Amino acid sequence: MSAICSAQQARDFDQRTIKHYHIPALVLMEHAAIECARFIAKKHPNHLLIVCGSGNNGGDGLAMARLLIQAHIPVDVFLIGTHFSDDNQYQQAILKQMGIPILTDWATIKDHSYTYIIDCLFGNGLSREIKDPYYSLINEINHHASPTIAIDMPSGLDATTGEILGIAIHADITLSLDCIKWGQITNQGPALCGQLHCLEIGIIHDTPTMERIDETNIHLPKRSNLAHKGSFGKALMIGGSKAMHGAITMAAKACYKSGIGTLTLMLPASIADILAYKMDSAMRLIYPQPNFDKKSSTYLQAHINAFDVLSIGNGMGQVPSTIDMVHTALASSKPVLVDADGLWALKDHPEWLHRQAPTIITPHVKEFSYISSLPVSTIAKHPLASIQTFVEAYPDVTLVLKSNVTIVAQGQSQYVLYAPNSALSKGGSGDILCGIITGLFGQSQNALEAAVTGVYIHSQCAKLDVDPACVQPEDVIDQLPIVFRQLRKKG
Ligand SMILES: NC(=O)C1=CN([C@@H]2O[C@H](COP(=O)(O)OP(=O)(O)OC[C@H]3O[C@@H](n4cnc5c(N)ncnc54)[C@H](O)[C@@H]3O)[C@@H](O)[C@H]2O)[C@@H](O)CC1
Ligand SMILES: [K+]
Repeated sequence: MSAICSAQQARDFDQRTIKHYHIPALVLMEHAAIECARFIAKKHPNHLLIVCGSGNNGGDGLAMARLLIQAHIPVDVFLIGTHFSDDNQYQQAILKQMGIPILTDWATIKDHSYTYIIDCLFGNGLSREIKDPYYSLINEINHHASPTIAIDMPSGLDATTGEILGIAIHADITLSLDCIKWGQITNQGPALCGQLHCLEIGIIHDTPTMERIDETNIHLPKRSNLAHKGSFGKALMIGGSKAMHGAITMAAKACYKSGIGTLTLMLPASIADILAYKMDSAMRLIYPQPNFDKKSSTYLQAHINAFDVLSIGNGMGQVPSTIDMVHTALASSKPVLVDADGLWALKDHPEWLHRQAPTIITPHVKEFSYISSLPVSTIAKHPLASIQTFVEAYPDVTLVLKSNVTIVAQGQSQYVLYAPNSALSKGGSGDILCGIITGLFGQSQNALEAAVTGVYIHSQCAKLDVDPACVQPEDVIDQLPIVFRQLRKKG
């Protein structure tokens, strides 16, 4: 499990490890250098160039050079800068004592071919726009034929925002120290980091941070063989319209395949037969009009108490009846998941989310802007700050903010799924996710667990050994039994 931190959070953990737990900074630097050197040595390099700056990122590079040279790997060490940090000077002194040359004239090395150039110019301490001579150096490294491994951050990439501060290293591999930095997985980060690896270097994490979602923090609801269908929840999924029957179908199939006990679909009459044809396993609560209309919320109210968990929104359309029905669902005492057009319905009424029963919302960025009143550009550029504003206003709501980086947040319990996959960049993916989470939610009644586990299962189901362009939503649903079995075996 990896923590995901802003630049400041990562610095705070470093400083607390040093000052409160009394682990000296040089010990952490040595630990970082050992881990990086081990990773690089496994690639059997013939000749390395380590480019070091004036701070502790440069210090890591100098220490790593020493370890690699001791392992008989040829290394050229290049150093640039003024105002060297204490630990950087310490590492320079060791190299001098060992007789290892430190090069300062780029012209003497720029035409050499290296197995890798190791970028230790700037890490988490980058604080301003890159100017010359660093600008020209980064430009030269980017145009050099040798591939690049960035230590902690590709130099020039802001560790919190993922924005390029003037110019940045285009790394083939990034070895992130201690934690994943937000800037590595947002905005320009993924394009500049290349393959991203996180190396443990002994920094102590004693306060909660965002956690990366992986197999260690998901929970499949338990399934006793002695249980009956009532033990696994009675779900009502409300959705569909004449123009959109596919969305509720995909959500329903995913829900059923995720273990729900019984599933009922509240549908307008115009699509009820289509759903019956497509799905034997779901019961139907048929609203006796071709489409939902102003009386459908009364109809929902009359039946709502028969169910343990509700989902609402898939394929309903952005029409007044959707607003009324979302209001009825959220005014009830039932756990509710709001998705798709149901989120649009909250545009003018986010206050409906203040309720006693558990609530999950699954917006993408545009839908989140409806609810949070933040512009899409602000959410995309500052997801952390946007989420923080939301969780402070709605601490009991479980938010699943869907994107190539999906965030699950309930108050200060915050998780990140970083598994970008264009196979999921398709209509229907969100409906499937809604179905999986509703299925899990109905079984466990635990909104946060259901959301974290659901987004992980969804991403695992999309890891198919086919071209991502050709993946159909049905292919993802078909993977559910396989992924559940794998996770259950491991769990
Ligand atoms: N004790 C710690 O905090 C540890 C830090 N480690 C390493 O130290 C790094 C952070 O070290 P630092 O805080 O010294 O920061 P950096 O080494 O990232 O860079 C900071 C230095 O660059 C200068 N600088 C910042 N932006 C600049 C710009 N645009 N143009 C020119 N100069 C600029 C700063 O004034 C400072 O001198 C981490 O990324 C990691 O690699 C590791 O050694 C593990 C332990
Ligand atoms: K770097």
